[in-house]
Amino acid sequence: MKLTVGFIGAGNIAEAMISGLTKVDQSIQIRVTNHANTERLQQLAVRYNLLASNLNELVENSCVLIIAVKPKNVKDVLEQLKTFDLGGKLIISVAAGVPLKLFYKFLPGVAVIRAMPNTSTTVLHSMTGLVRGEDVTSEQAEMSEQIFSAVGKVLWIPEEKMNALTAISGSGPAYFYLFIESLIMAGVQLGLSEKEAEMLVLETSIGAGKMIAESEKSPGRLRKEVTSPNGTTYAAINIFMEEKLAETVVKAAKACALRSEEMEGEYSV
Ligand SMILES: NC(=O)C1=CN([C@@H]2O[C@H](COP(=O)(O)OP(=O)(O)OC[C@H]3O[C@@H](n4cnc5c(N)ncnc54)[C@H](OP(=O)(O)O)[C@@H]3O)[C@@H](O)[C@H]2O)C=CC1
Ligand SMILES: O=C(O)[C@@H]1CCC=N1
Repeated sequence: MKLTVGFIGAGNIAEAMISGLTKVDQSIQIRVTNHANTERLQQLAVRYNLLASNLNELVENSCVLIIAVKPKNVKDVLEQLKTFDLGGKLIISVAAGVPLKLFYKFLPGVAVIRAMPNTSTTVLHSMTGLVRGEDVTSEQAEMSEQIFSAVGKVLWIPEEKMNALTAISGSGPAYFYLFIESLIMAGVQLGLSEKEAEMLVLETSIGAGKMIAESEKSPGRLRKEVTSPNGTTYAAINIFMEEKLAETVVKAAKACALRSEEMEGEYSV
């Protein structure tokens, strides 16, 4: 049976998922709708050869509905979905900080999965956390795994771990990008051109990522192999230690998890 997926919301994460999915599985039929920006819908439709839809047409023709709107807009979408017969359909929400209980409140008995992918779905390297709602069948759970494992790796977790997962892998790509931006800035301050600094930093990040992925060694061991005693790397690492980089990273991730928890409070009713 052909997998039919409808994206409600056509922003960053919807496009990241669509661009990944259309790279690997041409057989999935994807529809997309948004709130008001028809130009954006047409752009996506042309770019990925999709069907730009209205909500009615999308719901009727999709077995999986992916809610990809900002958390504050989820209730509006659920209000609208209340008017449809959703029997047999699977809802997947990627909205950060929106708990399953909000879905049950608006759509009692609905099959819903809470997902937290990241934008690396685009390059098929997302790390996606999935929380299975009460009324999800095994077939629907497999279907969601099929969708997200096509664009990266999947980890099933209980809902209590969703805030932690969001703080690590959902928001995580932005932390790495910030580090990369900072290293490019450092290169320029050291006398490299912007273009040179960018090339050096980007290739170094790709290389380090591949080492992490492909070598058997831990990140700590790989770091030690670069760091000669009293050498150049050592001078830099000492500054990171003195400036408490590890503590800063932990503090930032905790702030992210806390915000996700606060949002769960805001969006649970
Ligand atoms: N960006 C990321 O890295 C990640 C985001 N998420 C989650 O994904 C969700 C979307 O984030 P992101 O893609 O960045 O946000 P964007 O602002 O880029 O996109 C939001 C989309 O929602 C649409 N929208 C708003 N209200 C409605 C509505 N009532 N009906 C239909 N569509 C509507 C907007 O349409 P219009 O433009 O017409 O207003 C827009 O297309 C958030 O809940 C976020 O927490 C999860 C993981 C990662
Ligand atoms: O910043 C946010 O709220 C969303 C959720 C995870 C990544 N971006």
